[in-house]
Amino acid sequence: MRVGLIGAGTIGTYLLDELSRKNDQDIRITSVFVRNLEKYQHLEERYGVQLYTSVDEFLDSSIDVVVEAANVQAAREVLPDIVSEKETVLISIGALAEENFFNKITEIINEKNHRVHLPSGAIGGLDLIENVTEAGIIDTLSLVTRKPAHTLLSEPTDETKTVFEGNAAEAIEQYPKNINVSIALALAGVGLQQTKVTLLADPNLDKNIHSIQVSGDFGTASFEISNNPFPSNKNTSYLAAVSVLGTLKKMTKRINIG
Ligand SMILES: NC(=O)C1=CN([C@@H]2O[C@H](COP(=O)(O)OP(=O)(O)OC[C@H]3O[C@@H](n4cnc5c(N)ncnc54)[C@H](OP(=O)(O)O)[C@@H]3O)[C@@H](O)[C@H]2O)C=CC1
Ligand SMILES: O=C([O-])CC(=O)C(=O)O
Repeated sequence: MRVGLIGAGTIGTYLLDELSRKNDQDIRITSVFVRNLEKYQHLEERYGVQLYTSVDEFLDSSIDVVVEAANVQAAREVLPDIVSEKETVLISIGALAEENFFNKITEIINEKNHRVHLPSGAIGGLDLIENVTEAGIIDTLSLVTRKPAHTLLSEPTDETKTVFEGNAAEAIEQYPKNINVSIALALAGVGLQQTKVTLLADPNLDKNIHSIQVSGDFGTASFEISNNPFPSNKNTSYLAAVSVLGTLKKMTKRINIG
């Protein structure tokens, strides 16, 4: 499987490192779309990839799958063109928060018979949530996310502050870099308006902790994922990058779990 990567930051570099280190014959990153050629020139030699600044040329570069690892805004800009040509893995899931945009993407992939894969990102348990939603037996779904205060606040604080309380649609609008997980949850579950989100800035924390509560006729479930952030980017959990690799691996397997 030949992969085209959009964005070569924390997650993108993890994928480049992992896939080249393991010399994975099933999955190879061959093309990288960037907005600044000079900044990323070194990737060509280090990983044997070709860089592109034109979306059309990137899509023409004999890749099978595109992995988006840039940000919500970039994803909103390029996604219609990408999904109309390729199978796509999207980690900036917040790009799908806006209903009209979601419908537009759905229309394109239905027409083209393409798929969009949303990795579980910095959380887990989405299989359970999707199953009980499909079965019509989910009642409530909520997420409480705690992050190190300095990743959310510009001023230092001595005490934990609630920086956001509301639904998933409002959360991603206000914190597009921090709460993509809420949109993954909402899309798997009761939708963006009904998914309750609380975001806490904790000065004594060095992890990104996501606590999920779900209830319905099946019973209740709680998940707490205590994530180590990347040393180079405290906003992003290590697990988020691992989940993109996991999604790519699943695409090459014939036995799928969950
Ligand atoms: N679902 C989840 O659980 C999670 C989702 N995420 C999502 O993943 C994204 C990537 O995370 P991470 O790797 O840590 O972020 P980084 O900030 O480390 O890297 C982002 C990369 O995207 C590039 N980029 C930004 N805009 C564009 C553009 N318009 N065109 C091409 N490249 C662009 C940046 O390039 P440049 O150097 O030019 O700025 C940079 O290389 C996050 O922004 C977030 O949306 C992150 C964590 C968890
Ligand atoms: O990495 C994390 O813990 C979550 C995150 O940033 C996001 O959901 O956007």
